[in-house]
Amino acid sequence: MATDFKSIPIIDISPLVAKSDDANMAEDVGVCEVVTQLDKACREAGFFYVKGHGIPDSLLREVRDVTHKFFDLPLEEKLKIKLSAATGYRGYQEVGDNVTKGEPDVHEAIDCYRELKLGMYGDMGKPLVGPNLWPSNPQNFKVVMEQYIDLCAELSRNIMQGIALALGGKFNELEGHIAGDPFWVMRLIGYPVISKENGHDEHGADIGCGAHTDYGLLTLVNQDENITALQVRNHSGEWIWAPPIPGTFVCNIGDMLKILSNGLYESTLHQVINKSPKYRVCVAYFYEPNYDATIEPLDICVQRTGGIKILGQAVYGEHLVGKVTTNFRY
Ligand SMILES: N=C(N)NCCCC[C@H](N)C(=O)O
Ligand SMILES: O=C(O)CCC(=O)C(=O)O
Ligand SMILES: [Fe+2]
Repeated sequence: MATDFKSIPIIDISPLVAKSDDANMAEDVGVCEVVTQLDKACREAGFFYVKGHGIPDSLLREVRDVTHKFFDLPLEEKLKIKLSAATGYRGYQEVGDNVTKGEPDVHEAIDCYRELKLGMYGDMGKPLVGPNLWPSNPQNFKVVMEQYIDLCAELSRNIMQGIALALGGKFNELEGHIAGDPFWVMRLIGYPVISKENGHDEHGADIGCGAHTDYGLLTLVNQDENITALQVRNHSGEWIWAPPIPGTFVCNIGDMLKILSNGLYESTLHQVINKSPKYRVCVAYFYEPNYDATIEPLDICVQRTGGIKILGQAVYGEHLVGKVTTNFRY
């Protein structure tokens, strides 16, 4: 349950990274401190920054740099990898194509998903079948992103080990049939400067991405420096800024972790408003359950919430498809 937090905590996870996959990690004093901080942050805000994560800042920058270079290209070039239902919802979407709560968002993006071949997961898999559409310009785009995706997967799995301990489980409680074969989503997002020229003024839409919760387990947000645009809603409905802190990720928990925790952890509402005079880029990596996982409250969490299942179950792939197929103007 979210509280009236006024800022988002910063957690140095280096002790957890040092003990990644170690079955005895729960006995390490440093890991225990990280777990306590993760638990507090997930209960109070559903959001936290991580530092000491081991992914070099130079790579975080390079990922944002190539993303800027792509969005700087002429529209006709970007439309060569246009997203549609026929591309499995993979590829490029123009400003205004993505819709949140009925309002077009003032962002453009490339959406990528883990590979999904025809026949995998039956009908539930079909909408997302297709290869990712990588731009040929900038030329190193795919190589940089694939390296980044691998590192984000490893880091996310490690943070989930800390969260599993925080929920009172074993370090690998959330692997296996929950996320032993994790699906992932990555969105490369560009937020133009709000101006009369792009059709938006003080009377029009100015929301880069409308209020939403994320769909899966854990999100890693790599945002541009020097622009504060992400806002997180606290319990009393105030919007709390999440300014960029160089070298960190902003992490937040998604709908599936809310269910697993039986509501102990919240998937917190957030939105993006780029009021700065600069174009803003954000690269969001979403670590999600197995595509076909049936997600329900963990027994260890039900015990801690009075023995009653507060939240019902969901099949992750169905939840994702329900969102993706209604997120676009077309
Ligand atoms: N995969 C994730 N979480 N994407 C977040 C996009 C949020 C905006 C979307 N139109 C929506 O309404 O959900
Ligand atoms: O741009 C950001 O900082 C966050 C984007 C976001 O919330 C999302 O894509 O789900
Ligand atoms: Fe989000």
